[in-house]
Amino acid sequence: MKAPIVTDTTLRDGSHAVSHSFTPEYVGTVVSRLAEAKVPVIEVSHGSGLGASTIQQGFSTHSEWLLIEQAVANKKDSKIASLFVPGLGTRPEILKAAEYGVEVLRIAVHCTEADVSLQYFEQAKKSGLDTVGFLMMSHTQPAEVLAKQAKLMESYGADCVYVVDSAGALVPESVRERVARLKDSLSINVGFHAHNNLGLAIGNTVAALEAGADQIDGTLRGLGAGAGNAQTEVLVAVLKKMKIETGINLTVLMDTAEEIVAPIFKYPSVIDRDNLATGYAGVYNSFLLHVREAAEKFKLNPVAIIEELGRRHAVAGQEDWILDVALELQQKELAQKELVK
Ligand SMILES: CC[C@H](O)CC(=O)C(=O)O
Ligand SMILES: [Mn+2]
Repeated sequence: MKAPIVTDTTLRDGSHAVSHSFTPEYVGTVVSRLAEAKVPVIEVSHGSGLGASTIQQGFSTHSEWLLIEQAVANKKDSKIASLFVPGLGTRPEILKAAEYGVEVLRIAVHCTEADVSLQYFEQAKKSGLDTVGFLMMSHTQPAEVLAKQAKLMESYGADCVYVVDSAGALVPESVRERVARLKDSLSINVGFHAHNNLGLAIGNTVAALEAGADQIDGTLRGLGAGAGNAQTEVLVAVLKKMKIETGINLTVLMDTAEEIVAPIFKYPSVIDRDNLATGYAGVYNSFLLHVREAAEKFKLNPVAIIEELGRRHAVAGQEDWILDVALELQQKELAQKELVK
């Protein structure tokens, strides 16, 4: 098996877990350690991508341009990537990212909406960026649908398309099937991005590699939305055990995860009830903090909100549904109490 290209997304997916509060100084430190470890690609931006610091997605405490500036200043031989969600980000952000020294743009859409990404792939290519298509919530569609969507992205200029397990809802067999189908259909790289709701982030990433994935994602200590991601340091250790040499320094990663990333966790890094419910119901991981806030406000069990969002097939960008669902559930509960009286 050949060595995959590893992208560390602690400073992007991890941004969800710290409510988008990374400081420029923190980004500089983490990037310099990841670069010292020779991680090839390091992703930095608001958790929901460039330009996503908004009331709906959560405001960043620091401008992402200051974060990117620090990342680029400390990147050594690594490439800096940023995520971009069409609609949250716009073309000017792509131009600005290229000016600031971002080299890889990862364009994320719901996995049936590749067509909305065309103009952004075109702009990214014009700006000289490497491009990645990110098919979010890939558990919701069968392999053949994903392959068609990926093919569209390839035709728009993607250099790689990822199967993204946004809800941590896939199991190894379903990962293998999806990645293998993309590999058969495309002549560009195929990637896999895991979340750990079912305790399978590492196992699923190994399954993706067995199916031919060329690129994989991780975060230090698993810091990421909801149940978090595949831990970059664990992935590198597992790859070494599998005799796949990535050239990444495991010791530097382990120390950085322990000394610099572990202390900033806001809640314990375990698969708790709400994370498991999210994966089991197939709900987008970055909804979780908003769900918990709504549950507290409306005095509800977060699992009830998560299950209802799952029934309604909510997708990324529909964060405003969380409050609607919470309000409806509260009204139902109150109505039932009235009946019992
Ligand atoms: C739109 C941002 C989102 O967090 C992308 C991602 O990492 C995922 O869907 O898992
Ligand atoms: Mn993610």
